[in-house]
Amino acid sequence: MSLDELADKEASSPEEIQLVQSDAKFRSFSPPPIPIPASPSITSLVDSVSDERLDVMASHQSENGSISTASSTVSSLESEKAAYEFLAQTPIKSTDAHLVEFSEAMRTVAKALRQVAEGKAAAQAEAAEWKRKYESEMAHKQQSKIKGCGSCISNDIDKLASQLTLDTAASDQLGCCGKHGICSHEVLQDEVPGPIPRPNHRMVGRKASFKLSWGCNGDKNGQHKHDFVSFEKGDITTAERSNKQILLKWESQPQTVLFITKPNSNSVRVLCAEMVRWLKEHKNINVFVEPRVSKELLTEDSSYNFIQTWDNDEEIKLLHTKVDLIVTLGGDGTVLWAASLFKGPVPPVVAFSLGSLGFMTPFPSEQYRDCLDNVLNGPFSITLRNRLQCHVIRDAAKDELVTEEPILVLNEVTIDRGISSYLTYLECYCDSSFVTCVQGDGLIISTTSGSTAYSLAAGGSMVHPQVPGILFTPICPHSLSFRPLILPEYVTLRVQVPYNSRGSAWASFDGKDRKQLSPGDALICSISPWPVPTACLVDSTTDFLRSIHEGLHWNLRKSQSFDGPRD
Ligand SMILES: NC(=O)c1ccc[n+]([C@@H]2O[C@H](COP(=O)([O-])OP(=O)(O)OC[C@H]3O[C@@H](n4cnc5c(N)ncnc54)[C@H](O)[C@@H]3O)[C@@H](O)[C@H]2O)c1
Ligand SMILES: Nc1ncnc2c1ncn2[C@@H]1O[C@H](COP(=O)(O)OP(=O)(O)OP(=O)(O)O)[C@@H](O)[C@H]1O
Repeated sequence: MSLDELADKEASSPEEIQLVQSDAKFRSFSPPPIPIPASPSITSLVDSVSDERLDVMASHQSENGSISTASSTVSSLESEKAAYEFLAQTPIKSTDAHLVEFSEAMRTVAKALRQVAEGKAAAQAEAAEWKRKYESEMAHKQQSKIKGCGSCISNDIDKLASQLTLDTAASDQLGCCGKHGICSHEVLQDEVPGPIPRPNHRMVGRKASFKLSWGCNGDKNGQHKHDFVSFEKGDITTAERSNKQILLKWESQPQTVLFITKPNSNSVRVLCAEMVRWLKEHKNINVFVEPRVSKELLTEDSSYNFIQTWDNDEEIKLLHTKVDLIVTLGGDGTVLWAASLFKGPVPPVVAFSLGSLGFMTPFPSEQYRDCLDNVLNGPFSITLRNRLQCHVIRDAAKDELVTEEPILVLNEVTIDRGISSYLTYLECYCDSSFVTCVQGDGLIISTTSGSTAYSLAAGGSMVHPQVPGILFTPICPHSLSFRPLILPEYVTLRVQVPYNSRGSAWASFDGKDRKQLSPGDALICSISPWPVPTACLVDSTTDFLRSIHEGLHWNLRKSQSFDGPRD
């Protein structure tokens, strides 16, 4: 039994009662109002009192030992009474004060040790759970591959591309082998987050299906490699590194578009009204807008009564089952906002640039008709932008089954010192391995899409959004040797505020929703299975390079003239 438990425990046996009482008496030295007994000698009283205390201390130090070990050493009630009577008149007080202090210190140490042990056990359990989820997902994928799909039946490569336009009903039964791309009907069958296990099938039927394929530039024959590692005569080889640009090709006409727009901007409001009308009148597209925009449009002109919106969070959860495409009008912040509405699958995003920088907004708003025409007709390139799912695990609630809802971020989660003027002190683990302690202003755990945002400002590398990794970037570390890391995408990171931290830390998610992390709290991050597919203007790489050139003026330098010394 630990010291703490011992102190808190309600005494149940006479020995325990005596032990707890005598311990309590050591804490407060007010002698009980009892008559002086026909006294033993002073020396024997001192011996008796000291022995008793040492025995009690010894029994306290036995963390796991049973409380009964103390019973044999506790002296009789009479001698205790005598001892207290004696204590009231002797200078032993200072020794007692030390013993009390020592006992308190032991209590604190025992508590800290127990909390560390519990924290470690919780972390291991967490890591094991993530590993289990990952393995079961892999096993599921493997099974789907073995099953095969309707697309594998024929070997006629010429017909392959057209066969990839799946007969939805047939392939629903067979599942997809994954060899010929990812078929959208699989995505459409995925579960809606929340209590309802499956989406309403009638609702799903309204969605346009599409397929994703790994094709060479312009090559539409559908021949592509999906596996990265294979065996050749017993040796390990990696698949040919052809262009892995992902193409999205509609298999039925998209019918519903959701608009997400930057608030308080006149130019955005005007453009939104124009685009919504054009989509309805020229493309016969159903349009969803945010409740705020719906009010604005209807106030402006009642003929916008065809637009749809939502009333509550439950309806937002079902949006992905109704929407084929998201159009954003604003800057990168609007793309982040749009992504944050979807806690599960996200429909493809077409981001029009109406901000200042626009790393994730490649489409020029002046040419919206051509751009939307191209996207609605397809095929078009997309960038699959990974998101991080973050769980806050509260120390106080770690034994409870219900934890806080996970938060998905497209850029990064930042753990910083908030308003505190102390250094943050963060313990970081990667799966079950200790990474480091961050002492500084904080830490950024970023996706590759977020590598050009806050992480870049803190000295992290710029990483192509299609690179599978997680960035680990310190903010102003007070150390000469801390360099940013890039970790593989499959790891789970845990950032813990230790019990001996001087203050709390603060987590923010894509620059929003600050949450306090008190000592003992932890944040767990891993790559979410729900990326954000963003439409490319050209392709992933061209768009990325254009944004770092135009947005950041990356490596801009006047060229040296030819006119000068040469080898
Ligand atoms: N010191 C910094 O650089 C710093 C500080 C705080 C937040 N941020 C970033 O701001 C983001 C929130 O953006 P917001 O628009 O809501 O806030 P905001 O309006 O304050 O804009 C922040 C700036 O970051 C840019 N940005 C956002 N995402 C980007 C990305 N993936 N690549 C390149 N630039 C990007 C935006 O274009 C904007 O110019 C956070 O996720 C964080 O990355 C950066
Ligand atoms: N639909 C929305 N609802 C509420 N807030 C939004 C919405 N869209 C964007 N925002 C918020 O508005 C802010 C500004 O948006 P955004 O970054 O798109 O525009 P900007 O600041 O003009 O562009 P840039 O960041 O390129 O300079 C962001 O903080 C974002 O979170």
